[in-house]
Amino acid sequence: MAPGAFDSKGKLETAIAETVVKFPRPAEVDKFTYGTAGFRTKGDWLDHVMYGMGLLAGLRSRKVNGQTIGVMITASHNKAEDNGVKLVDPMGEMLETDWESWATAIVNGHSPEETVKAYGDVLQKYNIDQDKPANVIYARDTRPSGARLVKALEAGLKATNVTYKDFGILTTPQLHYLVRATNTQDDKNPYGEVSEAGYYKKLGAAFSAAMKNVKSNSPVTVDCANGVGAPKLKEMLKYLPSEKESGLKINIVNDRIEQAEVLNKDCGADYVKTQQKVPQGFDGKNYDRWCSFDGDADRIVYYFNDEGPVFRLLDGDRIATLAATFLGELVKKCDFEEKLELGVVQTAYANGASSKYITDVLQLQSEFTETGVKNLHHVAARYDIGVYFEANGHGTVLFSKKALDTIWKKEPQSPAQLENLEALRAATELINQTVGDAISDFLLVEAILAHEQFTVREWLGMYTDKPNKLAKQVVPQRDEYKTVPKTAEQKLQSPEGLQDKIDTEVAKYREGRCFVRASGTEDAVRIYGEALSSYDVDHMVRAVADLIEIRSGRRG
Ligand SMILES: CC(=O)N[C@H]1[C@@H](OP(=O)(O)O)O[C@H](CO)[C@@H](O)[C@@H]1O
Ligand SMILES: [Mg+2]
Repeated sequence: MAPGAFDSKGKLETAIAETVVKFPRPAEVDKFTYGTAGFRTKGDWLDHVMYGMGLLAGLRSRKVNGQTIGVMITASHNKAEDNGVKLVDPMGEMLETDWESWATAIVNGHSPEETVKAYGDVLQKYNIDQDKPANVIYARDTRPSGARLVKALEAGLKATNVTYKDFGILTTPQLHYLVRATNTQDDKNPYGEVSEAGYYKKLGAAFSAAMKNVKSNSPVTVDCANGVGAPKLKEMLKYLPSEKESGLKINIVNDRIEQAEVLNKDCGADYVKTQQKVPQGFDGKNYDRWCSFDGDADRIVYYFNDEGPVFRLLDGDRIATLAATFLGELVKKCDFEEKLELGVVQTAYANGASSKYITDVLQLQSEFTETGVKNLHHVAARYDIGVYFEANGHGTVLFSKKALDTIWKKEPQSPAQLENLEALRAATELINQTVGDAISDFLLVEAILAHEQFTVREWLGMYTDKPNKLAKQVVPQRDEYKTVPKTAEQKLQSPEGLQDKIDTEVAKYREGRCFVRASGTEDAVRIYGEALSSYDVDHMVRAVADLIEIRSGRRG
């Protein structure tokens, strides 16, 4: 693109070149990469990236005809000193995959000229008219570096004439909600009011409707990971039916957001899931129902102590099967003229017993995708009602337009059918349609448990998990480990010959399943295994880890 050709006034290139220098690249980082979770690293190193994301968010908005794009500043379950950023597309979904490489390009310029060039490349590639309006909204979690990083983001937005609004501190799913609400506010069916309060109102009304004919029978405690989920859940409580009305007592622990260093420390959904342990601050008796959010409140897992005490986790697989059971039953009872197709989407890390339960007991479609919620989201969107969850507790339920039309236009044939229809309608409003949302998922689970009159024991008793193990092995070059497409990452195509060796090993174990893939977020490969007994699983996973180690050793 010729110099001075970015906009009609010819001033844009200078504006970018003059402001980007205020946010220099940190010497510590060779290359930033927009991965599954956007950019994520130490908060101190992110000013330059944040400036670049201001540029890209504006470009993206102009590309989609001025619709509002979201920018979320968070590092989720990671340490307090880390931070990160990701862009949110107009309907509240993750940034389109094709744009991830532009994100990487625009933040990796080594000089102002290179940043200007990257900007120009995007303009040219998508034939974007720089003179058209652009709109961006943003929010951040409770991390101390967030306020400073916002300044860098704003500099990028200002330099390129973007209209923007700061929503302050929010959970990640709240920002996704706001993006969708903003872009649908003039539609026949707006997603919700464009304000934080609008989010609580929508969920509060839906939860009240879902609980209209039922009562919860036991209290629940929520570990908020000392993150943004704590103040936001407290705010949410103000919009929920009283304890007397719903029977539900909600206790909140790990809510110390003013103490930055305790964020996600020995608590939160990621800690509980990966350590298979109760969080710091747990004081539950056996069978008390607890759950944990992660640091930006887009994941949730439940758990309790069984007799022993033995720790029992009710993870994303359990939430997916619970939701699919409940929604499947309601759909059947509502007896719609049009058939609604319900499907459950998981990754290969889902426990095999949950997948078997979905197909054999619930008789629903079960599908597997590659790791990463955006992959699950897209496949779930193909169903009328698509339930998706990663085992780690990130997930939601998507309703297609056909499903919503069918559910809302149905004339109930009996009082009982009306009740079921009301519960289903409430679910469509209660469940965040944009992304996994700990607050929304929490209210959904609580409503379902009340409907089914389930205790944690009964919930756990739906099926028995297969003994399993998730291990991690550091390797010299993880990108050598490539999987065969369309196998949900369960077969390696390289390193050559390794998959055959793994197959030979796994065949020795009864009902063995084991796969190896490169992590997308850590410098390691993951090994996941399941078999009939824990003893077998341990052996099998160790044997497969040995195969990798021998290989790595040879590389030497
Ligand atoms: C086995 C596992 O839990 N993998 C996680 C982890 O991805 P890896 O690519 O496996 O590092 O982080 C992702 C982003 O948070 C999350 O989506 C995914 O579920
Ligand atoms: Mg998160």
